[in-house]
Amino acid sequence: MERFYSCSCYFTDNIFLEDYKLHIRFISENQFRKNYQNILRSLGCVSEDQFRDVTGKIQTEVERRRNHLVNSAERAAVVKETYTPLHQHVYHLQESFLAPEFVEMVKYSNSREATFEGLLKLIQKEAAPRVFRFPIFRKEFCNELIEELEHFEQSEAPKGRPNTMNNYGILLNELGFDESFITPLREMYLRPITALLYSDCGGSWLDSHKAFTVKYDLKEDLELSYHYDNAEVTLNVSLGKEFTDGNLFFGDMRQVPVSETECVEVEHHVTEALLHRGQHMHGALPISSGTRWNLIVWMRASSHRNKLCPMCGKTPALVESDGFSDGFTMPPEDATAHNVACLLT
Ligand SMILES: O=C(O)CCC(=O)C(=O)O
Ligand SMILES: [Fe+2]
Repeated sequence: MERFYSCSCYFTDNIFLEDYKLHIRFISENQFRKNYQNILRSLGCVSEDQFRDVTGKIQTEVERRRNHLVNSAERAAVVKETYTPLHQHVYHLQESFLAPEFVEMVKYSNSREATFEGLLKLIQKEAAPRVFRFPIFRKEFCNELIEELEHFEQSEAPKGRPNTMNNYGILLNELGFDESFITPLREMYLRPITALLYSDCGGSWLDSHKAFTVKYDLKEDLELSYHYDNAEVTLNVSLGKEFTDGNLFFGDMRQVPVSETECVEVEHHVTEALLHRGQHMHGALPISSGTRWNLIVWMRASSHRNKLCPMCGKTPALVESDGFSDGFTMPPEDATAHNVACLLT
């Protein structure tokens, strides 16, 4: 497998402060005070104790990120050794899991005469500008996948959470879904489609991903704050179960100031996929009953992101990591040892 890297901004940028629904950058306490003290005050963080609480939480998150590589590998090893799946077959992608409409779209996209307009005719809905909705899985498969995820949730096995914003999701590579499910789904089925829909943002060259589930329940997380993804193209599948409300909302690309943004609400139906650009800002409204499980695949194109890190907006400063990391690769002419910082030190 190609070697993938992360950008060093992973340790400093896009740290989410849940209590204030704010993404921040932390380089040093001085910089942090200078950039955020006023904003935090206006959000209710007024006392020195509250401020200490915030910096404490930031330290914990930075520590979690520093240890993620080692901890994630350890968790994956324990899962492999100790966890017995309920539905072994859902780990291996089969065409019978897929909605016939989706298979048709893929077939068309792979044909010689495929065009963007032609594919649009097959897609049920452009739900918001360049946000596409279409059936992807059959209902029976969605049910079995949720049963498998719940079985895993209830097991003793260690669980890695996807990011600071989701407290109840599952990192699917640790559970063993990458090789024979998510990678073939991306390469054989999604890439032909994204090549037509998103050729301007890396859609033809998706070569890695980060896949996870998110879960919302009245006793757990209810909603997801407005954000952009660490992805060129994101796949979001509604798996179930039963729930009310919890629509997604989409604003503008992240370069557009929030004050100039108007959001549109997008419904998401069980068994259907939404495809959108990772930099297209979005969030999820609170559910008001039930449980909502979604499969999220952040798909990355190294050739695209190598030029500009989508999280910090700068030339990526590569740090060594493991697996797909954050999907950057090193141009051959730069491949000298001293160009890469080691994530473990
Ligand atoms: O809850 C959802 O459907 C959205 C999840 C999402 O945007 C994300 O995890 O990046
Ligand atoms: Fe997202």
